[in-house]
Amino acid sequence: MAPAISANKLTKWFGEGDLRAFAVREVSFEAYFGEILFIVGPSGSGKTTLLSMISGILRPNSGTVAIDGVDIWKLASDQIAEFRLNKVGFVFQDYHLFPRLTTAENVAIPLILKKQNWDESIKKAAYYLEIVGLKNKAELPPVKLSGGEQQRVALARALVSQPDLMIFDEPTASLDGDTGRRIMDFVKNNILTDKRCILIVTHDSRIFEYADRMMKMEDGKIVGIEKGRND
Ligand SMILES: Nc1ncnc2c1ncn2[C@@H]1O[C@H](COP(=O)(O)OP(=O)(O)OP(=O)(O)O)[C@@H](O)[C@H]1O
Repeated sequence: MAPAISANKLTKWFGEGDLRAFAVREVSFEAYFGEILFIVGPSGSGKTTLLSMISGILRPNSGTVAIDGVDIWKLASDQIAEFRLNKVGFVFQDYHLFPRLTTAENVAIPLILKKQNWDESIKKAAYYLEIVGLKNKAELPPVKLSGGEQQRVALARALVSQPDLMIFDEPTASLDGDTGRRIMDFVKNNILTDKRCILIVTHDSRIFEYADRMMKMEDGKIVGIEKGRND
C-alpha cells in the first residue's frame, strides 16, 4: 500500500530576486494510513505553507507530493479541484461555518458542490451530524452552538466526502482544555481508521498525547520526527 502522503523535497518560496524568501525548503517525509501525525513548530516555520502544498491548494516551486500514490501536482487543474473535494477534509481553526445556513446545510455543502441532490445531501449531513453527536442540532444556525459543537459541525462537514486525508489546522486553539480533549478523543476513536490519515497542525501542548508521531518544523525545514505519546 502506498503511503497516505509522500513528500519529496517540497520547496516553496515567496518573492523573487533579492526579496526571495523560502517558506519551505526541501521537505521530505511520509505519513501513513491509520496514523495521526502532528506538525509543530514556531510561528512562521512553514507549517501552513506545507499543508497547502500537500492538500492541492498551493503549487510548490519544486519537489513532489504523492497522496495515496498519486502525484497531485502532475494533475490537470480540474483534477486537482476534484482531488481536493473528494480526498481531503479540512477543519479550519475558526470553523468557517456559514452563519445563515443551518447546521445540516453547512455539513451538506461539499455534497451540494458535487452537484448531489439537495434532499439526499441533507439526509447524509444528518447522518454525519449523528456521528459527531449533534443529531438534534441539525436545524439550528451555528450561532446557537457552543465552540466545541461548532468544531464538531466542521468535522462532520469534512467527513461527508469520506476523505482519505483529514487536515486540522489548530483544531483546539479556541477551546477549553476539557472540550479540546473531548474533540481529540472523538477524532481518535471515531474518525481515525486504518484507511485514513490525519494531519494536525497545533501549538496546543495539551493535546500532544494524541499524536502517533510529531514532526517538528523550524525555518522551513523538518528538524525532527519523533514518536508521540499515544499508545
Ligand atoms: N503568501 C505569502 N507571501 C509571502 N510570504 C508568505 C506568504 N505565505 C507565507 N509566507 C511566509 O512564509 C513563511 C512561513 O509561513 P507559514 O504561514 O507557512 O508559517 P506557519 O508555521 O504556518 O506559521 P503560524 O504558526 O504563525 O501559522 C513566513 O515567513 C511567512 O511570512
